[in-house]
Amino acid sequence: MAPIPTQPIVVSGPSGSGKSTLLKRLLDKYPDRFGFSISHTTRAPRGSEQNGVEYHFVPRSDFEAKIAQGGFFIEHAQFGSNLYGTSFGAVEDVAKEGGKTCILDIEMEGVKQVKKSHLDARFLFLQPPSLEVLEKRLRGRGTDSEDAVKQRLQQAEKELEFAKTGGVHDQVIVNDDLEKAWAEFEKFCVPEQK
Ligand SMILES: Nc1ncnc2c1ncn2[C@@H]1O[C@H](COP(=O)(O)OP(=O)(O)OP(=O)(O)O)[C@@H](O)[C@H]1O
Repeated sequence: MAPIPTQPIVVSGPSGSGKSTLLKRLLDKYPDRFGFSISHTTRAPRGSEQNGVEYHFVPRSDFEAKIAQGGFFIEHAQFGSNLYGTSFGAVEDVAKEGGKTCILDIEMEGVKQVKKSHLDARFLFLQPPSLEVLEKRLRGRGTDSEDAVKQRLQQAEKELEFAKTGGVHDQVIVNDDLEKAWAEFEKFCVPEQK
């Protein structure tokens, strides 16, 4: 049997486009084949979180030194008052230790940074059928405040515009009918799947 390709897969798309829904299905069906990298963060561990399990917890000075050094992070961003980043090493660990394909579930700015890096990844964009449908789904999910929904919709417009740039994504999947989107998603992630 041919070896499983372990080229990382970058999944992006506006909030509410269905990334979590499809990724959960993928991980449930192929638990030994895909994995997520462990990110670095400057935020403090919560509850039972352990260093090297949920995150690599590092002091801000270390994080900033790694950015300055260059070649350590594939992408990094600030959320609230904390820094978060994906390192090359963390992605390699998924392939090395688990023999798995690493999935990066990241937002637009992260995608731009990965594109500039030397990571040889495949890029998949999940697109909602329309902004109106996206709004309904975000409200239907019931996890976001009115302000958060508005912010997400504004950000979605930017993401959709960026996704139109030629050559950014290897595939764009419109998540209209979930079963149809899943079939396309599975085919992209598991190319030998008939
Ligand atoms: N094809 C679909 N048809 C109808 N509803 C859908 C479809 N795909 C996803 N949904 C629903 O839309 C909502 C948003 O999906 P989901 O939470 O997976 O988005 P997301 O891209 O992971 O968002 P975030 O980036 O905020 O985590 C969920 O309530 C989900 O059940």
